Amino acid sequence: MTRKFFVGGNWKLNGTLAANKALVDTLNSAAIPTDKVEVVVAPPAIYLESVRKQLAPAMGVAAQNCYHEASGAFTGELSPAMLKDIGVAWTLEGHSERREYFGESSEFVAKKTAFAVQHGIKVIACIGEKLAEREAGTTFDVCAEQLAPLAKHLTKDQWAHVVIAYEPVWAIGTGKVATPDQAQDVHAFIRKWLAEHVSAEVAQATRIIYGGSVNAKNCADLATRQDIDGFLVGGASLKPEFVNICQARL
Ligand SMILES: O=C(CO)COP(=O)(O)O
Repeated sequence: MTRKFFVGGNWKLNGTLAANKALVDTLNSAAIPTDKVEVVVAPPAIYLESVRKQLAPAMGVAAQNCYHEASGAFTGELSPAMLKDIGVAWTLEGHSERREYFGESSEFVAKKTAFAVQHGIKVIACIGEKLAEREAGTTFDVCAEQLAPLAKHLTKDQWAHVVIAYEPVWAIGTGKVATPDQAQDVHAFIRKWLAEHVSAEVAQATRIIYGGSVNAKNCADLATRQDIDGFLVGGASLKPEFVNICQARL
């Protein structure tokens, strides 16, 4: 079974109506074979609807965060039903910036992931170690700790709607991309972890994508590795070179 290559663009807290339109026009007019690569962009919440309306239907749109309640007194939050209402099929959960600046725990991330999937929204669930953790040799332990609540909250079938993004925190926005060997090692570990804690089928089918300083120059090498099924791109997703990254494995 082959896993469809997946490239996500996380726009973070960036964009204007005009800049978004220029970026979407670039994507719409680019030669991106969406039968071979799944492309999903994640604009800030306020722009989700306009980007969804402008982007070619073959490409997806993701929220950057989505809560684990359907409605009610939860100021500042979005629900899966609201995303569905405007035609948005995806959300990110557990990005390291949300873990770091907004105190999100792995348990909370897993609850939100399961709730989104239960309500028909697919999830890019993000994990990854900090520099000190890598230097202490605990990368695999940290990833396993972040994965464990996901395995607890998701049924085996629900994993079909989840993409795992491995994003080492030391590589995010630093220009210090993981080497293909470093990324492949962790991706292989994640796949083995899924085989041992979920099922062999889920391990085989789940896309594990890499994020952290991916750009048009370094993406091709990373894309050759067997357990790297795509990318989650920050800075470069705001530039025309995002198109080249989408074409990394054609
Ligand atoms: O955090 C990221 C994507 O979610 C990666 O960001 P950069 O590509 O800017 O390093």
